[in-house]
Amino acid sequence: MTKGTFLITGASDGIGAVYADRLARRGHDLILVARRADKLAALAQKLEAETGVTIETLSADLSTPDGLASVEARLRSDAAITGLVNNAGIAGETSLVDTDAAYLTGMINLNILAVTRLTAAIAPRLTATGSGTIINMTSVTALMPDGFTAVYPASKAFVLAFTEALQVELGSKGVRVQAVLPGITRTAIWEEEQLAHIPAEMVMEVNDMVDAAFAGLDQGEAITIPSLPDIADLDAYLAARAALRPNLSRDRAAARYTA
Ligand SMILES: NC(=O)C1=CN([C@@H]2O[C@H](COP(=O)(O)OP(=O)(O)OC[C@H]3O[C@@H](n4cnc5c(N)ncnc54)[C@H](OP(=O)(O)O)[C@@H]3O)[C@@H](O)[C@H]2O)C=CC1
Ligand SMILES: CC(=O)[C@H](N)C(=O)O
Repeated sequence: MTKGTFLITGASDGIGAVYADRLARRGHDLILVARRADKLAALAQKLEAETGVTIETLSADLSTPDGLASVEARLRSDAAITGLVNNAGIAGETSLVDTDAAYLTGMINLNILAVTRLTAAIAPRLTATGSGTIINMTSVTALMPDGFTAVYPASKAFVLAFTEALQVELGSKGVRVQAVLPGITRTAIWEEEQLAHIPAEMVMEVNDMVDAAFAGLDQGEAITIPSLPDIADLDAYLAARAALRPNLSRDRAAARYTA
């Protein structure tokens, strides 16, 4: 019996390529999406030979309307696709005042719009069958928006909030949605020179990161932070946030604003 097909965005390199490897070894057929057709084809050929699964490649620039529409159409119509890894993303902005507006637009299109629209494209089919898996690649910067640049962490905070909301909406209909929050991971998103200036104990190897994310998925986690030693720390953070909830919407302003 088929294990279902996963579509992976950003599969030509880095984290997405390792997802392709691990999902193929788990017996899933794959559709690999990225811009560089040659890299996708080489990976597909290698993994097909090593694992025997069927792998298709789709070259698309997900930051453009046409590229996004082509992948959306496939997700809507192909009943064999039961899993989506929303992994493609870019970083690399400088300070807001120095970054080109077109670069920021491209980042928002890829990191936010594509994740939203691809998820919206597959969700109706998955909820109709009451099954399926969506894995959204966010980042630890979603939890520390003051620790990096302005737009990239905000884009990843969007993906985290989006995922948590979907866990309620789609989870109740039988669809798994996992948020993965990597810390600094050795991939081409970083210049070698940048990584050389970061303490080695802060940089995870990409295979280790993805294997931990799969362990989190297998353990049923909704939010996986591969480097976090004690899950109680995440639970405490989520509990502190939940404790605000009863007072976040009331019929009167707080006393400190009405003196
Ligand atoms: N590495 C890290 O430290 C961390 C990474 N992340 C996140 O992990 C995800 C993967 O990053 P990582 O593997 O490190 O980065 P890489 O740069 O190694 O890989 C990025 C992938 O996205 C694809 N991609 C980039 N732009 C587009 C586009 N416009 N359309 C389609 N595909 C595109 C690239 O392929 P191609 O160029 O062929 O299009 C490539 O396959 C990102 O969302 C990133 O934000 C999160 C936290 C930490
Ligand atoms: C990939 C990045 O640039 C970022 N530091 C992150 O950890 O997400």
